[in-house]
Amino acid sequence: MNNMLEIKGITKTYNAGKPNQIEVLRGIDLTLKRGEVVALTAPSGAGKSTLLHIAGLLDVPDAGTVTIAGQDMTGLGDRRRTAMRRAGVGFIYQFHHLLPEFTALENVVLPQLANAVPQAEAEARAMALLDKVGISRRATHRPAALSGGEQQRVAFCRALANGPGLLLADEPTGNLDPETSDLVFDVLMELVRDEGLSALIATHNHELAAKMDRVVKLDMGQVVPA
Ligand SMILES: Nc1ncnc2c1ncn2[C@@H]1O[C@H](COP(=O)(O)OP(=O)(O)OP(=O)(O)O)[C@@H](O)[C@H]1O
Repeated sequence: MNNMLEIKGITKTYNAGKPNQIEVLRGIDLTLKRGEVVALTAPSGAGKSTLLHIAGLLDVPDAGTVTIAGQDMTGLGDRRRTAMRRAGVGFIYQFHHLLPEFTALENVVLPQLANAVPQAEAEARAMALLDKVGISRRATHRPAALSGGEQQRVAFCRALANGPGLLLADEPTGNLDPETSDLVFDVLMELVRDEGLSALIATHNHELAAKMDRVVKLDMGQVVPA
């Protein structure tokens, strides 16, 4: 089992059967090998976020299969799908979505507690991750006291808190100024390589895409030559 993610024949239509229906994904096949880091590029509206949400078990396709670490995720009930996602998939959004009332450390601890990791162990893992991205000294600060780049680094740690094998990221540095974006992106790549993750990272930035192993291009709901 050499593949971390296998997507086969994925289709998705919003508002199916209605006059304003939108056929977003039209038969997507995509495979990520273990340890492979792949850039996903697409024009706006091509279905990139929809595909990432389906791959990350946040949404279900109309047809096709998603296999993660050799396990077929097709047809799982909501509860089981959530459990599989919590344990096996890390997701990073363009906007950090950190919980504002909790500190940086707590934001990285909480998903582990939801995954039944003991508190002390969760805190140790959270501190180690914050240290790796260079912000352990801000561990007790709330998100509002952190810069955009720092907030996003905390979000990276949160995504990796439960040690997933697969990381999915939807324009993870798209909200930052170009200089900060480059710096924070390098931190992310280091983290991904360090943790030995497979990652599918959506970006509009061709320089960032070039830092990854391979580029997959999506257009009009299909994979097209990059
Ligand atoms: N819940 C929904 N209901 C109806 N249409 C939707 C829904 N979610 C997305 N769409 C539509 O599906 C298409 C693809 O959306 P998606 O967010 O996957 O694109 P994207 O490639 O990520 O775009 P962007 O780069 O602009 O974020 C768009 O036309 C969008 O308007």
